[in-house]
Amino acid sequence: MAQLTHIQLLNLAGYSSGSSSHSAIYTHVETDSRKADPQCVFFALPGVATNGWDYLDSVISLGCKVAVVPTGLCLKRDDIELISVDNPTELLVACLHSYFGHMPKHIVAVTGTNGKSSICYYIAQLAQFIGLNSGLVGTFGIGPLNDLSEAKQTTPDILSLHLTLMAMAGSGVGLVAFEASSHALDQGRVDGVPFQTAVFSNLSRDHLDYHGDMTAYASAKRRLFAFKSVSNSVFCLDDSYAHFMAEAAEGSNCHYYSEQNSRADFYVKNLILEPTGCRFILCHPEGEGVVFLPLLGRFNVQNALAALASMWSIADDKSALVRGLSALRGAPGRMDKVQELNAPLIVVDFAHTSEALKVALQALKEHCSGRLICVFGCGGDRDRGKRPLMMAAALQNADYVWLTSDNPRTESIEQIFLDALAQTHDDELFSVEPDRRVAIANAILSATPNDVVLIAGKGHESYQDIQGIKHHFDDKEEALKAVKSYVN
Ligand SMILES: CC(=O)N[C@H]1[C@@H](OP(=O)(O)OP(=O)(O)OC[C@H]2O[C@@H](n3ccc(=O)[nH]c3=O)[C@H](O)[C@@H]2O)O[C@H](CO)[C@@H](O)[C@@H]1O[C@H](C)C(=O)N[C@@H](C)C(=O)N[C@H](CCC(=O)O)C(=O)O
Repeated sequence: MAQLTHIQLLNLAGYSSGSSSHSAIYTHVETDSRKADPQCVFFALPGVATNGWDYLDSVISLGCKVAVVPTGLCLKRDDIELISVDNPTELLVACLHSYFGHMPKHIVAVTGTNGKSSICYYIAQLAQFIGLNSGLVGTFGIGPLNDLSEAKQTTPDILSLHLTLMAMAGSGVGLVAFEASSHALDQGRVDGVPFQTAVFSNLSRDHLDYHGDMTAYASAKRRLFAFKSVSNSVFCLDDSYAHFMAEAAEGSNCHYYSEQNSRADFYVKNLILEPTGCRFILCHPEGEGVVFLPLLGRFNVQNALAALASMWSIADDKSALVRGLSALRGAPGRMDKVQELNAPLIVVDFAHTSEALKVALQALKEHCSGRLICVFGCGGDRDRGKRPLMMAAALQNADYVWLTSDNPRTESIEQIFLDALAQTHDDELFSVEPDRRVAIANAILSATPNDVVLIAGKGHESYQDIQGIKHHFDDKEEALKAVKSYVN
């Protein structure tokens, strides 16, 4: 079992062993006072709302005997030994790395406003394709790719994160695709993680409540490329912040990807958006070739290029990597295809804002040779102002709309419909059907094989919340039932 002696702790902290005769042995480290016990070293880390050292009394009451605190604070206590260091986070990471486990061989971090989760999901799949056991840390889950646990945050706190990475390494995961949020980068939650590869997708307005302005937001993301461990950096040349990010990547091997810019190392030519995916000529540093990417949406071409570029220097067999693109699966509930021959293309997506609906519909329009039909609803007990905007986005970007229920929660569906329809005109092409099951069936049965049906809002959610009761409901399941009647 992993353990740390008091002397080892003092040595890592830069104190000579002789300064203490303590012979204690610690079995773990802790940053949350509520989990402290006599066998742990408590690390008092700085926070946003509060700081770890505000909880020393509770740590002491739980029997903890030693705490690492930042220097310069007046924290005298008789009942606990305080070890002062300039940077407790650095010492925490040093203890973890030296005595509690090892990290996966490859950690690929992805940052950017959009696309992080999908890019990570594709990286993890490409890794499997070239024989590397892979894992994920991000919104799609945490853990080995075939055994993901639900993620509470995009990027967890520094201790959970290190323990998770070590557990993955211990269970044979060789590559982890890692979503690095701007909050986590700003707060040092990822400090000490030995990322070898860093990827930047794009930057647009988001999280300004936290960062204040775009410069601060961009600078938080840029921190990733300044990590000393990063030896490969990947940037989307189509984004105007790419060069700002690249400035921080001095000394690292930089690769660029682009949907069509031939100055990039990875780009595509002759892109054709087909009913079930994207076909193009892929240009990469070792040549070019035709690729069919079985994913929907032009933006997924960019996401797949990002994943490919990030894996390029890791993979020995580049052609296997390129072949892997044709085997990529989309993330559950995101542009998720419900496939059946001789039926319309049906897509389940979690778009639940007017902007997301617009993006999803515009992406699907390019794959559609017939009519584009949209089924969606607006959630109850949430922002009422977005309801007419969602309806407008659906009407503007689809050829026909089925307005139905989402999660009405405790609100009446009639009220939700009234809000959604407030600015709708009679001559617009839509139907209103409160029963989501019926709306999905009707939309599919009324479609021709050339049409595309988007079922939006719930993604891979498996319930519908009506009056506080969660009833089993799965858009994909319902779509498949309707498709069966369609085909028969
Ligand atoms: C505003 C913000 O980002 N807060 C984050 C921050 O919280 P904080 O600094 O306030 O932490 P705190 O809870 O006061 O604790 C400070 C220190 O005291 C310790 N503590 C705290 C309480 C206690 O009783 N005892 C105790 O010892 C804590 O363990 C910690 O070491 O540090 C915590 C630990 O890392 C984070 O979990 C927490 O994220 C909150 C919950 C959150 O949800 N943040 C959002 C904004 C966020 O991070 N989102 C991004 C995704 C963004 C995207 O959509 O792309 C994410 O990565 O999930």
